[in-house]
Amino acid sequence: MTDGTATPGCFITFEGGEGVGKSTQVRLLADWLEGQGKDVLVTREPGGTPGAEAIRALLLDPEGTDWTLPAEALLFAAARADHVARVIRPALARGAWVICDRFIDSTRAYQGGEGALPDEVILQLHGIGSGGLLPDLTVLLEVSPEIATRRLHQRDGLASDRIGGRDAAFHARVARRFAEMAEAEPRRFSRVAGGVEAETVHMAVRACVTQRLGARA
Ligand SMILES: Nc1ncnc2c1ncn2[C@@H]1O[C@H](COP(=O)(O)OP(=O)(O)O)[C@@H](O)[C@H]1O
Ligand SMILES: Cc1cn([C@H]2C[C@H](O)[C@@H](COP(=O)(O)OP(=O)(O)O)O2)c(=O)[nH]c1=O
Repeated sequence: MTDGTATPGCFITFEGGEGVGKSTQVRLLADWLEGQGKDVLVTREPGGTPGAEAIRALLLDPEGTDWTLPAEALLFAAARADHVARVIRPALARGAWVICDRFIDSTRAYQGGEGALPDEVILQLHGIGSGGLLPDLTVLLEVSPEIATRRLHQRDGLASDRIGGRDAAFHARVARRFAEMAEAEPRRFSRVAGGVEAETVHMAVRACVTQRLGARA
């Protein structure tokens, strides 16, 4: 991890819009690493602790409160602070491979960017809440909006959560924001095309892990 605190573990996050295949690839990568005898912890955001799961319900319930943007960003940061302190840091300290489905870059993409909160503000909140913890590797999965919509339809029917249900322009802006972040931080991000068969995507993810975290993988 990269917040100045060296630990023996490895921290990998998966990012991207809804339906790009993050949860599927998290599972495939965890299975592969566990097959090599590694201590692997799989987790997700918002969530990962009872407190953070309670905040997840507050944020995503389609019938829930329509939070203001700063309130929404603070709630994501609060959930993350609990998750980092109680689950992620202890696992990294014992030398585990932590694989997290969404992390700080989701806040930067969904609550930040043009017309939303400045990136510096979101990173400041992350500094206060989670000591600025950043992953060793962030895999950004990218698919066309058409493929993502088709997959979400197959997975969820017509249901969507309070943020997933926002309009196509919002999701296009989120995808652009992820791409910009990956371009700005090429040492941490790997962009992987997710529009092909899951096993083919997995082989590309494995190649990133081996290339980036080589000695440890
Ligand atoms: N590469 C793929 N090709 C076809 N379908 C996929 C692929 N990856 C995931 N899916 C399916 O698409 C849906 C969304 O995938 P999921 O992993 O839940 O995405 P995310 O976590 O990014 O929302 C699921 O029903 C999943 O089984
Ligand atoms: C972690 C995080 C998620 N989100 C949003 C993205 C998703 O719409 C929702 C999480 O839902 P989730 O079910 O995890 O996403 P997916 O459909 O990709 O599997 O919360 C933010 O807006 N900011 C954040 O910091």
